[in-house]
Amino acid sequence: MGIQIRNLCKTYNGQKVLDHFCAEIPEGVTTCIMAPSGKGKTTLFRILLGLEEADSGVIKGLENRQLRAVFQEDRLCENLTAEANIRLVQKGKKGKSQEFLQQVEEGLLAVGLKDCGKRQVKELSGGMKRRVALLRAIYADWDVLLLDEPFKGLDRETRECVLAFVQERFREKTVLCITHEREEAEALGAKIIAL
Ligand SMILES: Nc1ncnc2c1ncn2[C@@H]1O[C@H](COP(=O)(O)OP(=O)(O)OP(=O)(O)O)[C@@H](O)[C@H]1O
Repeated sequence: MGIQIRNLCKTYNGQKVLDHFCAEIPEGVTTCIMAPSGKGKTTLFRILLGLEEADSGVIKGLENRQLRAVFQEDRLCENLTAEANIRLVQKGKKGKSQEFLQQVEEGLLAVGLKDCGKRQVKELSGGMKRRVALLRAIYADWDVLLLDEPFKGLDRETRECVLAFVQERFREKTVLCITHEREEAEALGAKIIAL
């Protein structure tokens, strides 16, 4: 069924940020939204998450769906370890299970964060935090994953590792990713929507 966005409008202080924006986000596919800076990508993202209200327009297909998001700012708990941040979003006992911890360790290794699981987030670099935020979202339960520039601040080699890792996890899932880089969209095999 996917997500249908129809005639979305948003104006800030007389500035039209979204002007009758329409899009189809297919189910089970990665879609990348691309546009230059300041064109309203984050505004759209916030509206989809229900954090901002559109002036008009309709969004269908998000009713009763579990959404997860990675924001431009990482929103991690700085005093907790990377591993604890990732476990935090798990309900019940799952986060403490040996199987889950093993998965997290494998994920950290795959994105170039070997031996970082036990380090406090405040000790990590911006690019390292980005990857922890991404892993936290990926390992949570979700129907739709929204990512706002998830690969920002990563060098080419690291970005390639992360892209390869997430591509596996995004297979047949509904992911909406905001990016400036066509290369990233192509690496994800994504449908591209220009804003
Ligand atoms: N809460 C707000 N109040 C007033 N103006 C806002 C607000 N949020 C966003 N804007 C304006 O809306 C426009 C679009 O901002 P938005 O952050 O959605 O762009 P973006 O495409 O995500 O940019 P970037 O790629 O740089 O992150 C900008 O001109 C911004 O100043």
